[in-house]
Amino acid sequence: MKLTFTKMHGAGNDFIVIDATRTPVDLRPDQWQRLADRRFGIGADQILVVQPPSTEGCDFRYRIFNNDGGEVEQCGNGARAFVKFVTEKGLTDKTSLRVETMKGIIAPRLEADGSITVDMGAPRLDPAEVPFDSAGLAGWAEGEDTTWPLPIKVAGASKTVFVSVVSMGNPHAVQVVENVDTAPVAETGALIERHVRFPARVNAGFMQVVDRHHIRLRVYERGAGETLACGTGACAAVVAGIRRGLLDSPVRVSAPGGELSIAWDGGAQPVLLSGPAVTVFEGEVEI
Ligand SMILES: N[C@@H](CCC[C@H](N)C(=O)O)C(=O)O
Repeated sequence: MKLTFTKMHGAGNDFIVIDATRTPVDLRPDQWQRLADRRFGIGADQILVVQPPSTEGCDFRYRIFNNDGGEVEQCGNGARAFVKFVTEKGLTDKTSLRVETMKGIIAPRLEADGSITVDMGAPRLDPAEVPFDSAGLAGWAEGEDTTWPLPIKVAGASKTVFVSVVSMGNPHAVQVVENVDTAPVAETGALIERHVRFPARVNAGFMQVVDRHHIRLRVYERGAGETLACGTGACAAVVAGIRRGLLDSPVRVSAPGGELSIAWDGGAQPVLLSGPAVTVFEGEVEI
């Protein structure tokens, strides 16, 4: 079977985008993985599938598959690529959309200057909702910031990292580091991703606070490894930083692949994510 696709990116977080609004596209995990493979396939951090909605009041449904072939709940950079895709392909002429994802509805908006802002919904901070298994650790209370100890073993030596846990629909563990350039992202990211306290695995964020409105961020993504930017990771880092009293909204997030901007007024307010979305090329692949 031949599949038509568009290759896109948002701050270097790269995607294969597939239009399944007319013909359903439902592949096996090993087929998604092969498409996303950088040597045997097209190559991408995530694959985004655009479908008709199944909920009244929504314009589209949006499915997300990681580079390892697993389906996931949310993708912030992908949401902006999604809007650019449906607009460029003439699938809608609306500038404000409601899009169904595996974990709730997001509301992206195409601004007059061509930039895209996505209402990613409110962050969830209850460990059980992330999910994070906090059994045996100090209690959690709404409104209190908690950083959780995670014991890990690096090169035979035990150490403990302290993380804030945040769900943006998908799970994040964010730690503050002095310098993202020297942070052990590859070594400890992989260990945090599969730490026993995260039953659904986790995206591991490493945040350096530059000033109260600016952070530098690297993210070791669940199912994809370190990416050049992670939209939901940026949302989670800013939420964690504001709750820890280190940041004030809005916050500029410098990722290795580009700049994102995050605004959050706290509590049950939605997190707003803006940043670039770029179409790279189109193609056809045999699957
Ligand atoms: N790159 C994404 C996040 C994609 C999903 C993530 N790897 C997960 O498994 O939750 C973003 O921009 O948010």
